Amino acid sequence: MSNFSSQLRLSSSLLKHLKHQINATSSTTSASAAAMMFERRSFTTTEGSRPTIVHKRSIDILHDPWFNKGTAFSMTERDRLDLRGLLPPTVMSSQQQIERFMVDLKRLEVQARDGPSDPNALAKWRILNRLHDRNETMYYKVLIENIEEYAPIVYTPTVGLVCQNYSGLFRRPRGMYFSAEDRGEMMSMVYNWPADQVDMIVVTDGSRILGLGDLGVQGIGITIGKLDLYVAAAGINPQRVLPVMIDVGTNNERLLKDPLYLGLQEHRLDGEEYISVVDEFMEAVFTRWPHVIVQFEDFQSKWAFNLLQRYRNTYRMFNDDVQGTAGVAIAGLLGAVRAQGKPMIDFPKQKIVVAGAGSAGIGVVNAARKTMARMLGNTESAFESASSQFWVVDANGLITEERTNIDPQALPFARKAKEVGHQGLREGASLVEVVQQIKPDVLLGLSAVGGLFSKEVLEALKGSTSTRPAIFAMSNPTKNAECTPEEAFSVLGDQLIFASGSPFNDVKFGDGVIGHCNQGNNMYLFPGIGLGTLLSGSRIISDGMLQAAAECLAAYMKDDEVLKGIIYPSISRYIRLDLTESVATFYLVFGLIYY
Ligand SMILES: NC(=O)C1=CN([C@@H]2O[C@H](COP(=O)(O)OP(=O)(O)OC[C@H]3O[C@@H](n4cnc5c(N)ncnc54)[C@H](O)[C@@H]3O)[C@@H](O)[C@H]2O)C=CC1
Ligand SMILES: CC(=O)C(=O)O
Ligand SMILES: [Mg+2]
Repeated sequence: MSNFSSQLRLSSSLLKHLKHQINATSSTTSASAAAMMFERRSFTTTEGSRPTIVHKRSIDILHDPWFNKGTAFSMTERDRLDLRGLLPPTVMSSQQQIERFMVDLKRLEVQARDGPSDPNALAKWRILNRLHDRNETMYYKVLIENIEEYAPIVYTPTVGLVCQNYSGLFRRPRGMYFSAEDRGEMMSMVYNWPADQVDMIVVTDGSRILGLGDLGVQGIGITIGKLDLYVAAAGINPQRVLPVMIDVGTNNERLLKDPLYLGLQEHRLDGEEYISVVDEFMEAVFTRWPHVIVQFEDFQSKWAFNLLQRYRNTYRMFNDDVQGTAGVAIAGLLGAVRAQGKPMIDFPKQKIVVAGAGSAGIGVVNAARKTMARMLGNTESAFESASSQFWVVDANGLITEERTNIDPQALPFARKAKEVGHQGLREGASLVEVVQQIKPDVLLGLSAVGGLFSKEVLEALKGSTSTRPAIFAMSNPTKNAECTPEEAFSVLGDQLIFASGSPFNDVKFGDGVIGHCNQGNNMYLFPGIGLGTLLSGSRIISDGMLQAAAECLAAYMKDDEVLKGIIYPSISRYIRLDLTESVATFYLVFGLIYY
């Protein structure tokens, strides 16, 4: 790139920035600037025919069925009409658009059958999505009033299916797309978004969507679903939320070959190139909206940890999978202690086997170990003692210090070979061996492997030394759950404590005895974390704040509920603002003390 052209790009960014400043600071100037924009005519061509005169700009064009060409707007048109970033990066011909539409239409019945428990899940999503596009107020009212029925549609599990099929389902764009091809342009593009105020951004790079792997640009669906819950549970103004997709390519070979894929059809950027794209995005959004909160969602583990460390002391951001999941898991783990009739302070005595050492699993072990250490007095020996309560198993079995090429994030949780030798275990021991030998109080899955807690593993857990063993099958969506509640309760009986990441029905034993299926999902924390940060005005989001939010969620459950095995609030209580408000308030107080 020559100096001259990068200077040109820089000055175009600066001009946009200045234009915005002028609009924001002077209403008279703003009115005349708007008038100038209105007078300046642009032309958009409809293939082969005469030019069309468009007075509108930006998102107004996309919402106007007369002018909207969707993904068929060329890059020149996108630049001229302030559309850059408002559409997925791939430019399609109108014929390709029709093909995409027809493939989707024909696939409807097959896709609907993929729905985990509700055969009409995808059809419901389409109807809700159309309402979302037409009338946001009504959409959120419908969602809030029917949250039990529709949270599983706009969120896990159906949102997973939606992301898998997003290129077909895509109709009207929602949110912003920053692609590797927008390098140098992001500071300018960010002003294409129509809202002057944005409180919450949820951003993904699509590299690990739920437990479904790399879905590339189609991952935008999860950011929309998460923000729906911000509006429903935390009352965030829907005009002030922004779903974002950073498209740096995909390593999903199926998508790379799919002619109808909407994202960049090239392998993912990596290393410094990747970081520079995310850096540019962060700089751009915090320049336009200095008080925005950015939630990182479903980034593959290496980038989840790396970007969290890179930004957490500079920007108002957090990683939901690492930090939100950890808080929800701690609340559930404390609930499981209480369900045994013990005080929470007994938590450091729990033996916990964790299957999965990715962003979520390591996030949980890290935070749970800190919680235990704090309860034990926060000394070095307290930390040592807390460390000895966890056994982490990944795709290669039990992680010990003997592991070659150990992932740096997992290293602090690797067990000493000699120590596990005394326990009858070794490097790479299988999950079933670990459960048999350790007889844990808790078996927690964040592996994305459906059915990992096989009959053999569940049988092994019968040897648990706990009066009420607990299973957290937290992987999403439904088919990735490590086991179902039926499988777990049928082997372990009604005293089992059970939680899953996606919703399942309770299990009925007869005689009115119920095996409760709790939903252990970070959705119980992230809206409160966002709201608390917004209200406190905190500059960053600290571990202490997240810890306070987790403890608040744990304390929210009453003793009689916990003794019945109900360790998380039901989804119907979710939207009663008292939950999110109490998480946020606790957090707010903590935030104010902290700063
Ligand atoms: N319930 C909730 O709130 C949340 C659930 N999740 C779910 O957790 C899952 C994992 O997410 P990440 O940690 O980000 O993924 P990841 O891909 O970074 O990590 C997966 C981990 O599982 C391990 N694994 C794979 N096969 C295994 C096996 N056979 N036995 C034991 N471990 C195995 C891998 O080695 C890796 O360490 C996903 O399904 C995601 O949906 C993630 C965040 C929140
Ligand atoms: C719930 C969530 O954040 C996940 O499964 O990735
Ligand atoms: Mg996630």
